[in-house]
Amino acid sequence: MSVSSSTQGKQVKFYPSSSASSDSDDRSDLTEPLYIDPNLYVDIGNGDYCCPASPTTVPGRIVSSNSLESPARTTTPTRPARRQRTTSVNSQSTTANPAECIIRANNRTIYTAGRPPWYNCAGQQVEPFVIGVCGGSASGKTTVAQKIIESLSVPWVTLLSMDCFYKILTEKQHEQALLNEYNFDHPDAFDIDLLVEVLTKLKEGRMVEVPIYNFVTHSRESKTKTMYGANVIIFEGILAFHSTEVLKLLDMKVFVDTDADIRLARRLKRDISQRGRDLSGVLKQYLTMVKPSYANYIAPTMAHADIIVPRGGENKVAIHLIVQHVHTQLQLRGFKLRETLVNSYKDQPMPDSLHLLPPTPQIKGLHTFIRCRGTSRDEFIFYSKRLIRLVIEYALSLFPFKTTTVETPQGVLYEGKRMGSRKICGVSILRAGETMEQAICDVCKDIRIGKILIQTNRNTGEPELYYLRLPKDIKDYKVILMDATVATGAAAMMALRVLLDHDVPEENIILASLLMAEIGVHSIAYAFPKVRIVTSALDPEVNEKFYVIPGIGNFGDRYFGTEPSDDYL
Ligand SMILES: Nc1ncnc2c1ncn2[C@@H]1O[C@H](COP(=O)(O)OP(=O)(O)O)[C@@H](O)[C@H]1O
Ligand SMILES: Nc1ccn([C@@H]2O[C@H](COP(=O)(O)O)[C@@H](O)[C@H]2O)c(=O)n1
Repeated sequence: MSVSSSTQGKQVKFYPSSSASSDSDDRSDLTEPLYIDPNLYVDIGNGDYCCPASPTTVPGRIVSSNSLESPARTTTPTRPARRQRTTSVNSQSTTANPAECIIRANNRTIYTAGRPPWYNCAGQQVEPFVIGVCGGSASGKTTVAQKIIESLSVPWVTLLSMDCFYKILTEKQHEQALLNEYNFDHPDAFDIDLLVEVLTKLKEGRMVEVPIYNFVTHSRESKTKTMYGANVIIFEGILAFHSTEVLKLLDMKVFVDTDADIRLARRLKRDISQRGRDLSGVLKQYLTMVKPSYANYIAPTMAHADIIVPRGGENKVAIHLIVQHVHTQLQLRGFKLRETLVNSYKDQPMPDSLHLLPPTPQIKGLHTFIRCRGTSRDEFIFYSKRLIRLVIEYALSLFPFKTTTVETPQGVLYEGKRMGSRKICGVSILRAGETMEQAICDVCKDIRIGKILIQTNRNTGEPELYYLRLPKDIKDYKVILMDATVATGAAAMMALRVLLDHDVPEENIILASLLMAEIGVHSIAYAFPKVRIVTSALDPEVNEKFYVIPGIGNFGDRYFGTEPSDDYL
């Protein structure tokens, strides 16, 4: 089998790990956005939403009906499109694959789930768990890998095949291959250096370009496939355990042990139907190279295996054991973020990085309006806007100012202050953070605006990254990250992690929010101590649904006039 279980053939240049996937755009000064359409969810029949087996490329432009299209300097409170729970995808040209959780429509691909956290409670990158699956040709390695993915229910799994690393053949070797005389089962047939480089990068959570291999032409396609770091990476191949360098990168080694006659029967069927071969050619290659290489290079590596899976994909007990082990390992690595955050840092003093607006009667008065359940929507918007403006002004005052002298109309010198940097960028966490964009645009001339859409996964309770659009040179900017409210801090942490992955220095970021729960402040301050946190009020609690208590209610619903929903933070 070839590369990962998703769209083939999109070239995307390297971007930091959180740029989960991208699309081209005509605005060269913006990073290519990640499009994982939150409005398209596929019901896989049991009421659960399925998740992508592999985080990969989005080849076409997806325009969702909410205001995600491009950073804007102005924002009016529009009613965003609500996430649709579709039970079927009705276009004939549209197919939904539950295993991959990807919808392919005409020439575009839509992911139906977002990217879950790739860091722990301390905000640090967590290494993915890497499973190596080795075994003879057609032993069922890919099938086992796919069964593991299905049973894992981990939303972010990358499947990498060793086939992608077959070397480019010389003309002479190519002629041999056409005569079934080139040995594709010898270790020298693989570009191990490239494999190690790719696997290492994936383990670091980075994006990579992986060659796409064509078994019919015995060559690499001109296009490559973009792959991303994940919570789990499965690497499968006939010689997966041959190189000691590769072995070091594997956290768990699985050997698929299937009878030679079954392997040959499957290979005959597959190579004739899918790889453009004929009966005599498959037999010739098998007897002269595949079989001896299995004995010489593949079978001996069984000794490295932690688990040997007889019979391959049909061995449910073995797959269950593997899945259980992976779950335990993921738990240990701290991927259960929100749950951990909510139970941490109780009764600790507030961090120095917190800047609370003085609780003047004016601020208290505004809070009284917006917290009151009986406040009408237009009043809610009006008083929220006033409060937002104060929060933004306060946040801006924390950036460095330099002394400057101007001459007044009276011809007298006045010693004043001017902001040290003109490069300021507002980044809103959609959708509630979008309500703060107008205020920052009103007070900051020429400000750039970026957007990050993060939503909570209903099943895991974890935040997931769906959409990303940031100025390309955001690392050179002072950034005000905006969200209306912060509860556990999980979404804000994800957004901060995204900014750090785009090389924005921690000390150049201010997180601005109308209301924060104490627990959220602690979580963020612990993970990112240099990020300054600005809010107009601190509330003591977060309830079991992760709502701030006493709180404001769902800020987005109240501001945009939408129905309450668990989908949005
Ligand atoms: N348990 C099985 N029963 C029947 N056919 C199988 C089974 N497992 C795999 N196959 C088939 O055998 C072929 C090779 O399987 P695959 O999982 O791709 O093996 P590998 O990755 O080891 O080459 C495929 O056509 C697949 O559909
Ligand atoms: N051009 C090629 C490249 C490889 N092969 C054979 O593929 C086998 C590995 O793929 P599996 O999916 O079976 O693991 C390997 O045994 C090579 O002989 C080929 O035939 N042509």
